[in-house]
Amino acid sequence: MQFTALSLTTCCVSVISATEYHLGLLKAKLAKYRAQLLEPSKSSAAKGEGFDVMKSGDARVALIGFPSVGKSTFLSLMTSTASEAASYEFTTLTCIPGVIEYKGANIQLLDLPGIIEGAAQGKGRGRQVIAVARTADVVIMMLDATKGEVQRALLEKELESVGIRLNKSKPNIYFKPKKGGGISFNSTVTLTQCSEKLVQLILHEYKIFNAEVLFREDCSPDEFIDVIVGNRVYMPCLYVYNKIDQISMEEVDRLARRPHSVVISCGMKLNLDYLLEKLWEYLALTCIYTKKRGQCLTCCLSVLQCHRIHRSLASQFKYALVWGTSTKYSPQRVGLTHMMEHEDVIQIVKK
Ligand SMILES: Nc1nc2c(ncn2[C@@H]2O[C@H](COP(=O)(O)OP(=O)(O)OP(=O)(O)O)[C@@H](O)[C@H]2O)c(=O)[nH]1
Ligand SMILES: [K+]
Ligand SMILES: [Mg+2]
Repeated sequence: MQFTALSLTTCCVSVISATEYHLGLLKAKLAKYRAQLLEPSKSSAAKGEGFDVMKSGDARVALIGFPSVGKSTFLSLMTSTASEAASYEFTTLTCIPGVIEYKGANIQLLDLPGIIEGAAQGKGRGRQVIAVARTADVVIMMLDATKGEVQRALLEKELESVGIRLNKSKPNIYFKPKKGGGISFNSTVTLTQCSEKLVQLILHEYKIFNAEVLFREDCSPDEFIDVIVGNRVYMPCLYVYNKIDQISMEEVDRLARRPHSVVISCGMKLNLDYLLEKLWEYLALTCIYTKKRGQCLTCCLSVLQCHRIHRSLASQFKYALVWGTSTKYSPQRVGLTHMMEHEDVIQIVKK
């Protein structure tokens, strides 16, 4: 086993060119530099300069987009909250929360000021907006369908630069800094973008000389840097193209086929139901129905499963009986870590 991993890494060394070493190292330096640049913003956020909006409901969705793409129009349509909409830019200057009730869940929807290029560096209210985006369960990136693809790329870049990774999963790399013993490097797959030497160079850049590293996936140097730096947020994102009433059929067709994308018109109330369905899917919300009442007791993100049950019942919890698709038998006795699935029925047995 040990031997296989070693021979793999040896073969990779020859694959990676000098240019790539250079680039990998340069990226490590840049990431470090950027992190330092962003330091002051963290402390100012801690002083309460972000928008102070309480988290409520079962999940939080943040509306991110350039000015005047229709974020406020959307909030006013989907929730009972009215947020001023107008044809001039920067109509919205603060964070306005609304609630979408869907399949028994309360989804908090946040209208935010428009952001522009340079937001991450503090242009406009960019930093505050991005700070809120980090706290969301899903980001809706609202785009003006008439404005082309530039906005999408610019916003992706802004979010990327502050460590928000959209529609990406956490790199499957085991990384553990140690007190001594040097750097032990292994991989379970063939690596085409990283090698032991490059990993070592990057780690040295971060002044890490003792660590255990195991690549379980063919990750890039950037992904490895993300793992070292930590504090990255991996977030589902729906790209919503609004104002499709203003573009050609061909264009609508093209945008609708882009990955993670939904086309809508707030003005003509088009495709909003479909957007809600998609949003629900992206939230991966799980409805748990109580046995007694046969209705939705709580909805929670599958990762934070049973979050609300944890909080209110954790001290009294003995075990739970679950009926549904998440168990082998119905009912099955499960503990707090069991993953519920949509429409499962749960009965909690208290101590
Ligand atoms: N044609 C068309 N216009 C729309 C649509 N949705 C919103 N608008 C218009 O776009 C303009 C901007 O809408 P807002 O909701 O204020 O946009 P916003 O993104 O909240 O803007 P800021 O708060 O300034 O960032 C308004 O004049 C809306 O009436 C749509 O689907 N089609
Ligand atoms: K506006
Ligand atoms: Mg607005």
